[in-house]
Amino acid sequence: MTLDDLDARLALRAAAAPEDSYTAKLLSRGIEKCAQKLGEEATEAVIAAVTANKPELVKESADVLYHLLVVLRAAGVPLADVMAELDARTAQSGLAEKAARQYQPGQDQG
Ligand SMILES: N=c1c2ncn([C@@H]3O[C@H](COP(=O)(O)OP(=O)(O)OP(=O)(O)O)[C@@H](O)[C@H]3O)c2ncn1[C@@H]1O[C@H](COP(=O)(O)O)[C@@H](O)[C@H]1O
Repeated sequence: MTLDDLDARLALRAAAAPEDSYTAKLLSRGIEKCAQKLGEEATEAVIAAVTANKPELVKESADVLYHLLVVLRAAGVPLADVMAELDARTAQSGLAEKAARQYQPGQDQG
């Protein structure tokens, strides 16, 4: 299973009736609800990580990825755009990118 596979599955399920699909139900409740669920699952993943609960971290990470795809769909942002952004970042290390960002005038540092 890749993220593309899951995203394609969600595209199909989004068209189902909300009574038949959790994805369709979530999308029908709007982006705020989708984003709230993503936040909840992210927090649960953080808790699993800091408590060194590996089995739980696997499950919560799956929830985070699923709910992130739902949020992207609710926002009308293609997964391909996110992958292209990640792709562009491979040109330099994260540390080099951060350093370049810090020295741009007028931008927040951090
Ligand atoms: N990967 C997932 C996936 N991960 C998590 N979840 C659901 O996310 C929900 C999160 O749990 P919660 O207890 O917070 O849900 P809840 O109690 O209903 O939350 P509220 O909406 O009431 O706040 C659960 O109902 C999980 O089933 C998922 N639901 C679907 N998928 C994938 O999406 C596909 C399509 O699913 P449907 O849209 O349901 O057909 C499935 O075949 C899976 O591949």
